[in-house]
Amino acid sequence: MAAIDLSSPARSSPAPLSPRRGSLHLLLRRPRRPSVRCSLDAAPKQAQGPPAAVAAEEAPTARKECYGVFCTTYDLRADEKTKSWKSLVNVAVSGAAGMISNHLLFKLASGEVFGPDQPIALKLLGSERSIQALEGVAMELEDSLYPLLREVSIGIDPYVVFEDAEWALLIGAKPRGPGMERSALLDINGQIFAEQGKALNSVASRNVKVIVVGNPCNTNALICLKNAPNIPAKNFHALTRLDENRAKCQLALKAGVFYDKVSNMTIWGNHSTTQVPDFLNAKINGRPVKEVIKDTKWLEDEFTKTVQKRGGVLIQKWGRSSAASTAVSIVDAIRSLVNPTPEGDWFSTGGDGDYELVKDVAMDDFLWERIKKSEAELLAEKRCVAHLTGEGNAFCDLPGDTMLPGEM
Ligand SMILES: NC(=O)C1=CN([C@@H]2O[C@H](COP(=O)(O)OP(=O)(O)OC[C@H]3O[C@@H](n4cnc5c(N)ncnc54)[C@H](OP(=O)(O)O)[C@@H]3O)[C@@H](O)[C@H]2O)C=CC1
Ligand SMILES: O=C([O-])CC(=O)C(=O)O
Repeated sequence: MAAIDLSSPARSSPAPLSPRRGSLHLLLRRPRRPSVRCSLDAAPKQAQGPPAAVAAEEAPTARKECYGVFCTTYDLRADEKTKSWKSLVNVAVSGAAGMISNHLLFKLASGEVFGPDQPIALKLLGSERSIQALEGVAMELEDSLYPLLREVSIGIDPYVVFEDAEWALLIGAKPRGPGMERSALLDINGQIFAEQGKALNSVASRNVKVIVVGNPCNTNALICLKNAPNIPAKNFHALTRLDENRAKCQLALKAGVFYDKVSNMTIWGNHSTTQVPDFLNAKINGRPVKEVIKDTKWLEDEFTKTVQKRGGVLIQKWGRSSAASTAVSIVDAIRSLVNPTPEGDWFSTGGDGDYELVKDVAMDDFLWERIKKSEAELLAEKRCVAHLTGEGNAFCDLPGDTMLPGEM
C-alpha cells in the first residue's frame, strides 16, 4: 500500500537530564499473565529461578537481576549534560537470535535508526532452543559499548518480553523446508503470530508499531492484527520494503543512474512471487520511469520477474535468505514511519496507518491485472488462516503457482 508519511518523530518529549542505569534482564516465562518482569525495580523473587548458565553469568554483581556493563550507572559526560535526551524507547524484537536480527540489533543500538539523542531498550524474544544464543547476542551488545543502549532484556515469553513495547519487530518464524506445503507454513507460523498478537494486545504500549517480517509476512501481519483488537489496525505493517529497495536498484541499474535518483516506488500485493513492483508510478530523476526506460517489454517481463524472484536467486548464491539487506530494509521502514517523507516521494508498506494514503496513483491494465492476481493470493491465504483470525473454519485453496520470494 502506498503511503506518504506526515507524522513527526514518534517521541519528542525530552527526558530529564538524570543519569540512567543500564541493565540487562532475563525475562522468564511465568505461570500467570500479564507477568511482572524482572527488572531493577521489580522484586526478583517474583520470578522463577533463571537457568544455571545465566545465574552463573549474573554472579559477579551484587544485583542478581542484571550482569555486566548494563548493571552499572550510566554517567552523562559533561557535553551530554546539555543535551535534551528523548525518553527511553522500548523496542521488542522476536527471532532475536536469528540472522536478520544479528544485523538489525546493532543498527538499532547504534542510534542510526531512531537518532543520536534517542536512548533505547532492547527486549529480545527467543525460545527454549535459542535462549543460549540469545545470551550470546546480549553479550555482543554489551561488548559494543553503545552509549544509547540503556537496557537489554532477553526472554522466551512474549507476554513478558512485549511489556510496554513501543515497537515490535516480529522476525522469528519457521522457514519453509523441503517438501513442506505452504498451507502448513501458514498454520505453523500463523500460530506464532496469533499468540504474539494476543501478547501485544495484553501488555504492549497501546500505540505499539508492529512490523511483521517473518514469512508469509502479509498474512502473519493480518493474523497478528486480528488477535490484537485493542491496538489500532493502522499500526501493523508487513515488511515489503526489501522488495521496494530491490526494485529501485534494478531500475537504477537499467537507467544507468545511482539508486538515490529513483523515487515513488510501490510494491503492491503479497510479499511473494505475485508481488507487483509498480514501474508505472515510479520516477527516475523526477520523471516517470516509462519516459526514461522506453523498453516496456523489459519493464513488464524482466524487471518484474527479477524483483519477484530476487530472494530466491539470493538464496541460491548465499545458501540462506537475505539477512543484511532485510535488516537494512527494516531500518528504512522504521525511518519512513518516524520521519517526514521527502516532498513528492512516498514509500510502500503492507499496512494502513499513521500516514496519509496517496490518492493520485496511476493504474493501467497491466498493473490492475497483476494486482488482482496478488490480491486473489492474499484472499486465499486469508481463508486458509480463518481459524487464527476469528473468521470461522479455515479452507485452504491456495493457487498452486504462488511462492515466497525465496522459493524458485
Ligand atoms: N519480509 C521480508 O522481506 C523477509 C522476510 N524474511 C523472513 O524472516 C524470517 C526470519 O529470517 P532469518 O532471521 O533469516 O531466519 P533465521 O532462521 O536465522 O531465524 C529465524 C528465527 O525464527 C525463530 N523460529 C520461530 N519458530 C521457529 C520454528 N518453528 N522453526 C525454526 N525457527 C523458528 C527462531 O528463533 P527462536 O528459536 O528464538 O524462536 C529463529 O532464530 C523468516 O521467516 C524469513 O522467511 C526473510 C527475508 C526477507
Ligand atoms: O523468501 C524468503 O525466504 C526470504 C524473503 O522473503 C526474501 O528474500 O524476500
